Amino acid sequence: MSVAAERVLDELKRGRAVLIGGADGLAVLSVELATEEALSLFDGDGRADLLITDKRAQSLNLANQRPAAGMRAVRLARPDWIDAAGSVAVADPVLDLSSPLKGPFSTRPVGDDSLAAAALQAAKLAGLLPALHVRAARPADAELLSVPAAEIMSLRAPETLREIGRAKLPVKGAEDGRVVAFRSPGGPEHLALLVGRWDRGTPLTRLHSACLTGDVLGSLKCDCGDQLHAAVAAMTEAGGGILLYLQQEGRGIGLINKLRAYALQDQGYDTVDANLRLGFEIDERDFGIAAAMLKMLGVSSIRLLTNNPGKVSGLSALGIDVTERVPLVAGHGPLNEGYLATKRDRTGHQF
Ligand SMILES: Nc1nc2c(ncn2[C@@H]2O[C@H](COP(=O)(O)OP(=O)(O)OP(=O)(O)O)[C@@H](O)[C@H]2O)c(=O)[nH]1
Ligand SMILES: [Zn+2]
Repeated sequence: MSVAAERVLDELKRGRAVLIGGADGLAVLSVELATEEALSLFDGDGRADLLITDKRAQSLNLANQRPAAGMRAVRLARPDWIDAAGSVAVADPVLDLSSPLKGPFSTRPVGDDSLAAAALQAAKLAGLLPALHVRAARPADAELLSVPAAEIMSLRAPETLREIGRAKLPVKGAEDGRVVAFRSPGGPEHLALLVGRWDRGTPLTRLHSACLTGDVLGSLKCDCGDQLHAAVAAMTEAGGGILLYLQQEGRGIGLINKLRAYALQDQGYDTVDANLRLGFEIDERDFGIAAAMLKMLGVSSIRLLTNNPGKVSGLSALGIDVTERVPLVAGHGPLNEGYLATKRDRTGHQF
């Protein structure tokens, strides 16, 4: 467990500068949270750059300045006419229509790729846009909170997951439900809902990624809420099952960034392009957490309720034997037709 890493994420979320990699590392400041004052304090001599992901660089038409193969970070010189607010417009695609004139930009060598990757990962783990003001650490930065890059990369790793407790949890559709709570130090809570006699053979299993808008508010933009209830019903009907409720909101980009993706969808982008324009991968989820939870429950072989072949291959690669993919079709309606068609056509979902 890394207390330093958790503190660094917290500091980033408060709009303060942090060090990745100590005195020889990178000083970084979240672009979306930096005030003009914080930026001029961070970058008195105007030499800090912008660090963004390869995905965001592509949507800024920096295709001629692609990072070297395998590199995910792109470093841009910040021209002096771009202030803190202008930097937000570089980072946040929701502003692409209202402030379209960006660039020309020139890229700079990223330097130590592991530092840059850890810095962007820290922004993602903090639920922020993956865009940072960045410069080399200076002696005066000694007062900033610092963390080794490796500690950011191993934060929330599946091995850090612990079972915290169990309780009965009768739910609609499964009055015999029991819940098992898991947590990584400082990280989000993941739950397993156990339905009926799930411990025989290969239990019917569902990996459900949190969707506050769909699960709680009843959003009609997606199929999540109905899939959640249909999964519990299917488990009861099968005599038992395991539902993992994973805190991986927005396919792992976090709630606020998912709402930014929704704003982009209001502008006409589909769910895939919205993620990419924001600078994220199409799917940022790590099914390692789910595999670890199943192993801790003593389960190594499952029948998986999903339409997403990526979940089947992801779990199989992590040592869970998926003996069958069981389709889960629920919640299709006129308002999510386009969303589901995108899943079918662009992410290989099988409906
Ligand atoms: N980034 C992003 N996430 C979304 C969007 N719509 C829904 N989500 C998230 O997508 C996730 C849905 O995950 P799952 O229910 O596991 O669905 P799936 O991966 O499509 O696969 P299935 O098992 O077939 O349902 C949830 O975390 C939602 O919050 C969107 O437009 N953008
Ligand atoms: Zn949803």
